[in-house]
Amino acid sequence: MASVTLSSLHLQYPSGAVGLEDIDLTVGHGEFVALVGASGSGKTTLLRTVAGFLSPTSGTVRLGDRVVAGDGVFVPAESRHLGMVFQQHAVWPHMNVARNVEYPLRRARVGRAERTERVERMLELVGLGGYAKRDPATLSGGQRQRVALARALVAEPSVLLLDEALSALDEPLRDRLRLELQSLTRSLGLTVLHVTHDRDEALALADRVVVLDGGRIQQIGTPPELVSEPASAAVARFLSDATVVAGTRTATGFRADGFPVDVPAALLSGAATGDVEVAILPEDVDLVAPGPAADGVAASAGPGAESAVVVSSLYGRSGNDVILDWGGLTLRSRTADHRPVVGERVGVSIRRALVFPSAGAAVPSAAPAAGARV
Ligand SMILES: Nc1ncnc2c1ncn2[C@@H]1O[C@H](COP(=O)(O)OP(=O)(O)OP(=O)(O)O)[C@@H](O)[C@H]1O
Repeated sequence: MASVTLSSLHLQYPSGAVGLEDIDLTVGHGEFVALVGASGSGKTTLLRTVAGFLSPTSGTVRLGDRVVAGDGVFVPAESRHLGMVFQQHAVWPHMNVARNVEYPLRRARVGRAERTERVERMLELVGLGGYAKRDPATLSGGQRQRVALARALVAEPSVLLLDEALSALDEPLRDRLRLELQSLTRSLGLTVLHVTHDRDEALALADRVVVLDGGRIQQIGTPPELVSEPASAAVARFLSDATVVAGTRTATGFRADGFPVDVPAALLSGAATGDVEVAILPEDVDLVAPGPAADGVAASAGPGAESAVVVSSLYGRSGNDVILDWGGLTLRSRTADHRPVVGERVGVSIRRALVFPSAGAAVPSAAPAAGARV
């Protein structure tokens, strides 16, 4: 079984910097898991620990049933039988395409006839049939990444590690390679760990997404779970550009600290009370005609503050991306119907706000109420 299991994994760099803390994660056989998080959150450290380039300070890494790191064991990278693709510099410029792809087979002392046959098959698979003799310098960026992918897969690894493997490519090539990567890894039954800084790519490709912050796992879930039931305000902000605002929740609703923002109780989702923070997803912010708020609609309080000013307004296929100054609070809205212009005054109507204990308090054990799904 080509599963990857990380148990109580810690990694501290010699400088004292914490790379990973208390990581428990199982990537199932044939599962595609994406790792996302802000810069410095530990994505690369986690991938390199699985690869065998870094040794954990404590905890274990298992591939299938085999411990490859921890418990006094350390299996070096070349003996872990993993495929790896990095962002760039992955293809050796002094070797032609076939020599690049066959390199792992040469190392494994596979005979010439079998090497040739497997390299040809692999090049066909990644859409580079007929490119065997080409100099990598004559290939496009996307073709070079396919060579790197073919080389990662030629030795038939059961686990594929991708570190920003598509990030250096331009759209729409990147989009096409995403689709190809998904069908290829599915058809080969590969277990994949994919590090990306691109949230949309992670949500589009992965069976499950892991959100890291400060070396810790903040949340693991399917893409719809993460989008509709973020475990914290920070996850909602990172994945969905939610506006996060701190304040107090009482029986009647939420009142923000320092901003003239009230949200009635009926529109709040989540159990936390007292000092809380709310996350307002852009999809839950509607723009309406400016004026006093209607009943049951959240609005900023105070004279003259019912409306917000449009700070930026960008067209987007799945809705316009509008940033508002709402009584001093920067609020994001995604709205399909009306695209306001910068400087315009608009009314704000919030359909839902997710409530979490304030940052620093314990992470909620339960997801927001079932009715909170977007
Ligand atoms: N070689 C190193 N020596 C000391 N600290 C390191 C080293 N590599 C990474 N770190 C630290 O470990 C933490 C995690 O870094 P890591 O590179 O894993 O993050 P990342 O999520 O991959 O970031 P990015 O998206 O910028 O690549 C950071 O605080 C980083 O500064």
